[in-house]
Amino acid sequence: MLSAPCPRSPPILLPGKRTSFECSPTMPRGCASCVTGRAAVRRPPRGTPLCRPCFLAAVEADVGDLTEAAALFRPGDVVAVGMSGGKDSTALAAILSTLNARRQWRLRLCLLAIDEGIAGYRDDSLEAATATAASLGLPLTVLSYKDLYGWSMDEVVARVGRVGNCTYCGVWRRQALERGAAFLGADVLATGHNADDMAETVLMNLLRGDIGRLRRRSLPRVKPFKYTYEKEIVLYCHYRRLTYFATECVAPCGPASALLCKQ
Ligand SMILES: Nc1ncnc2c1ncn2[C@@H]1O[C@H](COP(=O)(O)OP(=O)(O)OP(=O)(O)O)[C@@H](O)[C@H]1O
Repeated sequence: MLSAPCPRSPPILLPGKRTSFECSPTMPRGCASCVTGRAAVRRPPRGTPLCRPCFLAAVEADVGDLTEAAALFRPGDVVAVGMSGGKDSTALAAILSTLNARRQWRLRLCLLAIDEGIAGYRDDSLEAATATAASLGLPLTVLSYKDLYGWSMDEVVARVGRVGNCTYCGVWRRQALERGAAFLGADVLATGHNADDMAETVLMNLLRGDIGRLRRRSLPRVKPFKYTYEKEIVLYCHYRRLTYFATECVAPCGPASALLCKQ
């Protein structure tokens, strides 16, 4: 079942605004896939014109093909999907749920949300995560920093100030996701990192000279969106009318260390 956009989330796509992937309404073109539909999107990398249903199907097919080619999952795997309530993890949960049924992957999908304890940010995004879990019929488990570490991020910021707080948050979130996935008996942890996130991470690790960082994982982690552009994910959520939370973190400490929480 599809859900309406979250009324509390400012939409990334404002009414009347188009992303650079969308076709201008003044230049109507036929869909290159079904031919009968009117193109809504110029899909990268070649700018293929696609109508909305064909765009949704193309994104799903690409993620499905990548997942199968890279053997990201085995039949029967318990897959914990890191669910922040943002566009990437919301789209990931929806696409994995769709593909699991369509391609008979026989996965047991469960959603795992980490509540960092950032008032006005994570509490609202958890509402969107709860709505997505209900609409997809998937179980959602929420673990908080307060329960795991005895501190919420708001308390950390009150004690140490904003400078450096993203470093605590990023390290704790990675560990909390692993602990939560182990608690759920998961075989794999799937996150919604997209192609833009991957490029940022590789650059950061190169600049820090920390090439081994990506390999240090105890639980297998997969990123089915690693070749999917952020803008495509935004459009996917928009056209499928998924509920997601679009506000940036309210407690950032600067661009360089804010990137630490993205990995
Ligand atoms: N609090 C959280 N609980 C569970 N998973 C999380 C959480 N924060 C991030 N993740 C996972 O890590 C991925 C990348 O997180 P990042 O902070 O880069 O957010 P993002 O790129 O805006 O993704 P999203 O749109 O899903 O929030 C998310 O897609 C999600 O799978």
